Amino acid sequence: MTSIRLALPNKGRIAQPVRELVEKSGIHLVGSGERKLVAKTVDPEIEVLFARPVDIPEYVANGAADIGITGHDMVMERGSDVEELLDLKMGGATLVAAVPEDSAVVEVVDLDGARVATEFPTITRTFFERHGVSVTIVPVGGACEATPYLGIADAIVDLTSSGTTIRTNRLRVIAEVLRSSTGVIANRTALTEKKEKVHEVLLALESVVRAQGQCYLMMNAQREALPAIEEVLPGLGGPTVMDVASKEGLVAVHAVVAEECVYQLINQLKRAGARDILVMSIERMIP
Ligand SMILES: Nc1ncnc2c1ncn2[C@@H]1O[C@H](COP(=O)(O)OP(=O)(O)OP(=O)(O)O)[C@@H](O)[C@H]1O
Ligand SMILES: O=P(O)(O)OC[C@H]1O[C@H](OP(=O)(O)OP(=O)(O)O)[C@H](O)[C@@H]1O
Ligand SMILES: [Mg+2]
Repeated sequence: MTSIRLALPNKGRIAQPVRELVEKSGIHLVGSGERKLVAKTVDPEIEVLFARPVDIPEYVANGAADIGITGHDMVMERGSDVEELLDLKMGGATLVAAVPEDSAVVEVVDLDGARVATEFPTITRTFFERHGVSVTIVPVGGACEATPYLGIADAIVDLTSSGTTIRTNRLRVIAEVLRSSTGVIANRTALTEKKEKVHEVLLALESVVRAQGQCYLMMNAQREALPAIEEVLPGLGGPTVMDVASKEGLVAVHAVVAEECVYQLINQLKRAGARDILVMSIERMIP
């Protein structure tokens, strides 16, 4: 038996979506109470460890966990020696450098000698060093956008996604520092010594990501309508076509399509002769 430990965010904004993704992947948690730090799963070989997103890279690097899910920004900030295996296409945010709207600063070089507040001191230091700009880092644990107003920093380096916080605090972005999203990381030793199990978990998570934005269309049609229907249905090696038992000349057509196209497709399919159309969501896609 190969036991592996999977580290998941215990709080913060990616905790809930990650939890949902793991559940969808079939790795159901069993008996995990709100404040429990370790949980069992339906697979006796997989144990879950709940940790702060910022601590997960280090737990994975030192083997406390074999696999982890956290932000790319967290991995870069900790500088942990882990393998980044899969982008989960969630928790997308950009780390930016910003200054007060009325500041004279236009570009990064203008910040020479400035005080820069951030929750990401390592990434920020590296960024300004790369630009040959000398700054004083003011480390903060949150609410970074308030620091220029408080007079303790001239600029900030912080995450933005919707842009609301930057706008509300009357700040102006002058540079992009790092793009981040949530991903799966693995311990290097586990990748060789527990290779099969790690890949099993990875495949399960990947299957959920692959299914996102896709749905399954089912419909009936007279066989003569098939060419017109096939013309409407895009890609993926064409639709699956089956005879409908006991209904002479009637066929069932199934196809995987992008969710964003469904509205238009249904109208086109109806015009092409399809009826009894069903649209279903896909939980997982395994190649
Ligand atoms: N505005 C955002 N939009 C999308 N993802 C974000 C945003 N802010 C943070 N994240 C991502 O969420 C992950 C965890 O950060 P978050 O700040 O939610 O957790 P935390 O710092 O543990 O929580 P808190 O800030 O409430 O203490 C990071 O990898 C980060 O990139
Ligand atoms: O572009 P927006 O959608 O407005 O998001 C950006 C905000 O989200 C994060 O804050 P978080 O919620 O983690 O609070 P914190 O500042 O206390 O860490 C980040 O630090 C920004 O403050
Ligand atoms: Mg935060």
